[in-house]
Amino acid sequence: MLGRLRLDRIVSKASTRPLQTSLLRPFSSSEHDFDFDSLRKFKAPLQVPKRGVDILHDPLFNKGTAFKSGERDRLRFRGLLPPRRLTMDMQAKRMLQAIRDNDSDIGKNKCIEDLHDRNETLYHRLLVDNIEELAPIIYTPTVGQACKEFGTRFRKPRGMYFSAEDKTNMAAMVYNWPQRDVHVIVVTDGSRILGLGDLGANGMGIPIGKLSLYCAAGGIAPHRVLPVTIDVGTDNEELLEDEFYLGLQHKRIKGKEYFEVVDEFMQAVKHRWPHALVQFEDFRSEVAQPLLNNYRDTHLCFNDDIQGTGATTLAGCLGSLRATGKAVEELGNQRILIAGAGSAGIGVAGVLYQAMLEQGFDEATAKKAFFIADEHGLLTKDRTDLNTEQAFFARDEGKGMGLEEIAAEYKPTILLGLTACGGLFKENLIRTMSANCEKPIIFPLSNPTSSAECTAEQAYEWSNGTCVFASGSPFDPVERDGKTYYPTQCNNMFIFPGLGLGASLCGAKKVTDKMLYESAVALANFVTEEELEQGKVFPRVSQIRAVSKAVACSVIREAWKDGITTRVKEKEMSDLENFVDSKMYDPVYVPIVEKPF
Ligand SMILES: NC(=O)C1=CN([C@@H]2O[C@H](COP(=O)(O)OP(=O)(O)OC[C@H]3O[C@@H](n4cnc5c(N)ncnc54)[C@H](O)[C@@H]3O)[C@@H](O)[C@H]2O)C=CC1
Ligand SMILES: CC(=O)C(=O)O
Ligand SMILES: [Mg+2]
Repeated sequence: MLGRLRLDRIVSKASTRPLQTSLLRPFSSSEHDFDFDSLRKFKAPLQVPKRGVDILHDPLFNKGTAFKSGERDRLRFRGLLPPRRLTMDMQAKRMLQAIRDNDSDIGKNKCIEDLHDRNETLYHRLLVDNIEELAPIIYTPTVGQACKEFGTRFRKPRGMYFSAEDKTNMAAMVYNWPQRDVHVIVVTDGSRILGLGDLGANGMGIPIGKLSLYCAAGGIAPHRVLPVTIDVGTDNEELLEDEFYLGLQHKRIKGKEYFEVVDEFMQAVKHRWPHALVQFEDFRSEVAQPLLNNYRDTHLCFNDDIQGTGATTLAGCLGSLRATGKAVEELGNQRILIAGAGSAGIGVAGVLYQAMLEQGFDEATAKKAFFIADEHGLLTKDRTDLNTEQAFFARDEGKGMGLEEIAAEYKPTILLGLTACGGLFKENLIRTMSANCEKPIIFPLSNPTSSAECTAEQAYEWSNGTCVFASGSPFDPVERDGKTYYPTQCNNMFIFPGLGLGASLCGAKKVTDKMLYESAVALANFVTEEELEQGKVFPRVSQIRAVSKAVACSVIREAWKDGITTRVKEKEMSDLENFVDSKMYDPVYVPIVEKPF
């Protein structure tokens, strides 16, 4: 307590005049894990256990040409940078120009990810200030191509790899990660990367991209995130034959042995970082649900494709009901055709179903709203190839019916695509939907763009401009008969950064279904009447930081109500918006001093 009082007093003096290191008792990176929140609050310098050129080569501390003259002396690298000092604004302007100068999106991705490896503060500043332009570059759709090229592009490691060959070593390996204060881990086994299938160890681009959004949109500081790939081999023959492939060069291990590898990882992580949130990402459906079932009550974790996508799509459906002049409580009266019965399709069905119960529909009515089909047709009770979650939604009749037959027979009002099957929604399907429904809701949600079930233009054209449209990857506005249509993006990026921020800030013991439901409601409430009138059922991506904050507050309130928080007190709860705001990472340069060796 005494130490804190003294520090406040000294620092408040220091903030009014130039930095004098002799007067300051700086925060130490080893004591505080460079707690940027406190640094910002107290305007204290950051003490780093490095000197000279090593600081320039550490992306967490490097400011490049923005280092001030005194700092260059103090940190012993005067002469190692060109003499001119640029402000952060000038650096950002220059980098944005360099990114835009690339002809292709993948070129832009390389340019900005190079910056990620040089200067994380500037990278995240650029993302925060230009998220609408840059999200498609660091995330879907471009991240799909970046993953495909991951092996050939590899220069510098980011994140951790746990392979089947690391068995029995993982509890020790986690200590190789240099940061003590990890809050969020995104882990994949690379087995179903977007709609691109098994990309093995090359799938690492996805945890990296998702965590960039955690920092820029969710306000988690970059030293607190950890991208992970669990490499158990790949069944992708092309990769197995690729001489430069960087993952294990054998087929995937499966069954008991696979689950043992993941379990060792989960226990190791929990041992070193007991409060870290683990986000399962892009695991193939055969293992995604079983893994979630294994850990959802014992670890702070969730599956983004099942639960994050479910909450996002629920928000989109509620927004669409409002956009079509219906009450949100009408959800259970809809007829919902879901193409795709994998983790995303069934995950979405599960969250929508829970929402219907929440709204007061009984189980039988809620279940009847769903028509789920895979490439073998409608899920029906007489099928013997369904898992427990699929069987739950199986219908009594309609065996073998395809999408168009289902549309003609049952007249769905909502069509969701989660198949990874590009172009699956044909003209006839969408025309049938529109013939039977005044304003059909059409969401081709598969990523990247090449996997989308239809384009925005097709959906508006084939529905004669009547549909409410949202897609997993972004589409440009569409001009048709003198009218402009504005497609919005139904992507789990509107949920996971806020969910992670909220869960980690309040120290939630687990992620509950109700937390997801409340996240969806917070997202849905973000869309204004004006936007709905224009057919926009999701907020603009430029608002994602504000959305994430609202989602985080809802998550914390729900966890508090449920009695599963470990880190927040009455005081923080009474002024929650400000508390969350004060904890969100804002990428600005802070003064740096060298920690004495
Ligand atoms: N917009 C978003 O936020 C999200 C989108 N997704 C996308 O959803 C897609 C699916 O993901 P998962 O469910 O994990 O994959 P998955 O491979 O487990 O599931 C795909 C499902 O589609 C079915 N399918 C394949 N061809 C079909 C056809 N011709 N007709 C009907 N069904 C067919 C398969 O049988 C399977 O049930 C991916 O492209 C992914 O990018 C996933 C999560 C979030
Ligand atoms: C967005 C996402 O999580 C996916 O396409 O898998
Ligand atoms: Mg995913």
